[in-house]
Amino acid sequence: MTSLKMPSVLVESPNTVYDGDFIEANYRYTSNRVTQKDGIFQVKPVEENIKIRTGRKLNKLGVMLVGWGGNNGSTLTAAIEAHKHKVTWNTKRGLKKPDWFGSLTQSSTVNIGYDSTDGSPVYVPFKDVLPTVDPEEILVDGWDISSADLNQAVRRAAVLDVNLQDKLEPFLKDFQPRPSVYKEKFIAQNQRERADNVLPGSDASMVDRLRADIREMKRRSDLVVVVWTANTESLCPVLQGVHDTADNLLRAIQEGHADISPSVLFAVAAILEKCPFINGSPQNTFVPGVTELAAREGSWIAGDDFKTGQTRMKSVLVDFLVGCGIKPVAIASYNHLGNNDGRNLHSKPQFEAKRVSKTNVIDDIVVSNSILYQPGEKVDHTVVIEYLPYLGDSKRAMDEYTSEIMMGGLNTIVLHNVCEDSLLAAPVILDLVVLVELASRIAFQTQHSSPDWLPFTSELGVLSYMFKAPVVPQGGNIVNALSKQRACIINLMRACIGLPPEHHIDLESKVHSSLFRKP
Ligand SMILES: NC(=O)c1ccc[n+]([C@@H]2O[C@H](COP(=O)([O-])OP(=O)(O)OC[C@H]3O[C@@H](n4cnc5c(N)ncnc54)[C@H](O)[C@@H]3O)[C@@H](O)[C@H]2O)c1
Ligand SMILES: O=P([O-])([O-])O[C@H]1[C@@H](O)[C@H](O)[C@@H](O)[C@H](O)[C@@H]1O
Repeated sequence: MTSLKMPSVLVESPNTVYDGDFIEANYRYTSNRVTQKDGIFQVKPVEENIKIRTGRKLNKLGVMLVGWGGNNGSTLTAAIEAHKHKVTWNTKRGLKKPDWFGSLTQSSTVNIGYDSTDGSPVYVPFKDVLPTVDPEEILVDGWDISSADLNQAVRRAAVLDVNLQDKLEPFLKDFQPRPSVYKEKFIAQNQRERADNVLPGSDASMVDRLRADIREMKRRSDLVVVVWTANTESLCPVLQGVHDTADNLLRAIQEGHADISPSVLFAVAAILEKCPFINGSPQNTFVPGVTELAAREGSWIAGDDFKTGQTRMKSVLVDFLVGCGIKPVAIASYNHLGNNDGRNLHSKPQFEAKRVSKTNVIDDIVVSNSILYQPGEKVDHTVVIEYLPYLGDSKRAMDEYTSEIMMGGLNTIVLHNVCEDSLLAAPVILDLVVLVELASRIAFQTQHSSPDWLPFTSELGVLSYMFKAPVVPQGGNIVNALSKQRACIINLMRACIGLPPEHHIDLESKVHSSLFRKP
């Protein structure tokens, strides 16, 4: 653990105590219980006084990337090293220095109130609301079925400016991905030529090897987070007696059952080592046996499929339209790109996993408005991804949103987005590991749980913002709208320091009263 830092945001309230190793907040959690009777919604506000405790000492964070040598893995590693070594590089647009644009934790701000002298809103960096890990302090390691070192991987990815690649070479060339699990059945055949760094042996022996790798990393860090950023796998069949319970899954691994995917083996290894496991791809790694194992071992899991570009925009735009009372009826989303991810997704079974996670992202938004949509009504929605090698990592996303507006009118919005896929994904991966580390230091005490402190559930639904298909505990509500997902994280962080949720009412600017008058 690192030493204590003075908080950048210090709340002066009897409900917020900075006590040695912890920030402890007394918090009034409010909600409403609704019953429908005879066409009337009866709403009963409920509240509970809870305590929230946040550890102030940061963990030395180790991140192990599965697919380290891929475009995402190598770009993230390069960005961390560029920050660590304060690398600058020349481009046709002038001298550049490292930044984390696109990262919620590093490049966004949070309103914490109004200035006591002139009443203007005060924003602080997101990362300063609570103590969070500095990306420069993160240790990166990982596995890849390709033996390329990280210098070669960055050059192969061709995402970063070549001058930056040259400057980073001394810092990257000694990063060597560990051999990994390769099963042809799960990723596209077109990946075969890349697989020159694979583990031999049975599933059980490979899990032992992965656990040994993780333990080695644990010796260098306090908390190891394992992130799947390897190729999208095909969806695995969920078989009774194999994937359905934790015990059956562990037995199936011992017996070498053919339908256990590499990502499941990694998830099991991480869970057994009590390390958080993040699934950045769309396949169903979190079969019931994995989620049960995580709950049993008290390990955290989060997923599925990083929400970075076209889908992130969709979870804003559809929420915006439906929130305005406009009815999206047909959405066509095309994508073409030429990176190795696109090459893998060119294969049907892998694309199918991606199609599902990219399509379901509007479901909860549609269901939320019974004026616009009848029960069970769907939006016509198509998702297409094409592989165009020449374009490399430069992703092109084209979307057409057709909506019904007043009195039989139609409103069509067309979007065209061009950007490097991995420069959108790398900051999202950074946010995930920073927030998982923060989540590991937060615990709750309710009147019912006292004196025990309860951690988050093993499915970290609080990280939904970063995923196309958020995994939540069974029976939990899935939220896809980006604004709600962001509000959830920010209001939770505010709660940790004893501040109420951000309500944006700002009565001071709306009511003429001495009570609300600006100071
Ligand atoms: N870039 C984005 O915006 C984005 C968004 C959402 C999800 N994703 C997902 O993230 C993943 C990675 O994307 P990428 O662009 O880095 O892809 P990539 O193909 O460049 O990298 C994947 C890496 O994983 C390696 N790999 C494959 N199977 C492996 C295994 N079993 N063990 C270890 N390594 C293995 C490959 O050799 C490759 O180096 C993909 O599944 C993609 O769908 C990407
Ligand atoms: O976040 P998003 O842009 O919807 O989704 C993108 C990623 O999921 C992906 O791996 C990629 O290769 C795509 O083509 C797609 O566009």
